[in-house]
Amino acid sequence: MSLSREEMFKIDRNATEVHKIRPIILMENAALGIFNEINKYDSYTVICGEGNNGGDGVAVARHLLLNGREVDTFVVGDAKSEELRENLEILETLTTNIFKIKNVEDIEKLIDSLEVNEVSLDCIFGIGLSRKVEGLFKEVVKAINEHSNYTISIDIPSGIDANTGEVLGEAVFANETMTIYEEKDGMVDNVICGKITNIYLGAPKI
Ligand SMILES: NC(=O)C1=CN([C@@H]2O[C@H](COP(=O)(O)OP(=O)(O)OC[C@H]3O[C@@H](n4cnc5c(N)ncnc54)[C@H](O)[C@@H]3O)[C@@H](O)[C@H]2O)[C@@H](O)CC1
Ligand SMILES: [K+]
Repeated sequence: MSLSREEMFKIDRNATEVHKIRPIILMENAALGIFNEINKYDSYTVICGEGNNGGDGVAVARHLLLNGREVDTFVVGDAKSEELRENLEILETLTTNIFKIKNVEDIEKLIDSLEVNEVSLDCIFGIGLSRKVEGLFKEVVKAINEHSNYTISIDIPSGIDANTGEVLGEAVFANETMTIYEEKDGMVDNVICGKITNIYLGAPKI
């Protein structure tokens, strides 16, 4: 059983509009589900994009920090999602280890973190990916592939089309993928996802 991008967006909309479950609650459910699956390590590099996939990552970073883990959080681009901004505001009260990647020079710091930490969480793009990965995002994806010790993608490896599994320019090669609610169509038999685990979202089935 797998879902298309459109079916997943429908499930999110049904949960938020029909059942009045606010997106931040769905994000927190996902984050806790992911935390419970991946908390067996000591040090993490969390790489976040501009949308709700990034929001998931920042919320997971909070739970890891509150449970005594070493966490470096990187944010690429500018936070567009309300839920990402809210989670960043909270995380900023807990740590100064939050770094913005605004240009290629900032990637040096990311590489140092990737090399020294046990695990990298890829939270750059989820099912919101809508075009080819280029520019700074492409450089960040390449840095993860070249320097990460062990890569866990959140929802879907960044750079993969959720419906077709096609690599849009550049994509993260994941050791594992923590997919939210249900595996997406483009992930079925797609070796780039590594081992797939379904994460509870707390959204009613439709
Ligand atoms: N309530 C919800 O909607 C929930 C969403 N969830 C997470 O939210 C993700 C979807 O979030 P979003 O729709 O915000 O988008 P994403 O976080 O997947 O993508 C981030 C942003 O990147 C931009 N983008 C797309 N392709 C790009 C490219 N090639 N280069 C540069 N920027 C690009 C898009 O405008 C998007 O806003 C899911 O994959 C999942 O991880 C989960 O938190 C569960 C709840
Ligand atoms: K991702």
